[in-house]
Amino acid sequence: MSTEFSSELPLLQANQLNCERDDRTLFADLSFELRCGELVRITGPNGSGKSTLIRILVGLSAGFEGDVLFKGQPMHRARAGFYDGLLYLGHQVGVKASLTPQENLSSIEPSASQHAIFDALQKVGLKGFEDVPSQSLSAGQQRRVALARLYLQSKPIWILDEPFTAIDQSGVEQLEQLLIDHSSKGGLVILTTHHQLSVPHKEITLGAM
Ligand SMILES: Nc1ncnc2c1ncn2[C@@H]1O[C@H](COP(=O)(O)OP(=O)(O)OP(=O)(O)O)[C@@H](O)[C@H]1O
Repeated sequence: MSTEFSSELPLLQANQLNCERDDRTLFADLSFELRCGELVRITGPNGSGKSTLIRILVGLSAGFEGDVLFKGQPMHRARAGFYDGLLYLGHQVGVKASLTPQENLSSIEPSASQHAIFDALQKVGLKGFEDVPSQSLSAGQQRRVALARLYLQSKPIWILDEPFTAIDQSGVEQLEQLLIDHSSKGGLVILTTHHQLSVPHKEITLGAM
């Protein structure tokens, strides 16, 4: 893990975020500080704004008031450094149906070796499915293709929107362990999930307003 991310400064800060969609307040005056080594679950009922908050943090949504800071700098000045350290997995699996798992990962992670890709696919339980068109994989297997990226990159900040969707019990346990390992090595993990984590973590709770 990069020593650049080991200071006591918060890695990510949200200051007084206000967000409305369709004249409905999703969250107001929402502030938090997230540091290296934390595992953070954003929780709340359906429609409370979890994915919206994630999209704001990763810079995919501009529809909000307030500030997001990276290492104490306003995001608009720090975005390049933030993206350099970010692995973001969105709500959709982002797997191209016509490509095989191996081809999908090669296109998303062009610097990864074929050996590393096969190794990552094996780790997520897709040994033997490397060359199968992804459209013929199950929903859980497609999610696993996306999750294989966690084994391919050494980015310190993981932001994951519903990573447990369609994953079976053994996959859930493996992913929880991976998240714990990453944060214990100094990484910051932020995720949304309706799954109750069985490992120690911090929570940001959104509610119906
Ligand atoms: N671009 C948009 N335009 C209008 N409304 C939006 C937009 N994006 C989200 N919303 C609304 O904002 C609310 C919050 O959506 P969001 O996807 O953030 O919720 P969530 O907490 O992630 O929900 P879930 O648990 O169901 O995944 C929803 O009512 C949704 O319809």
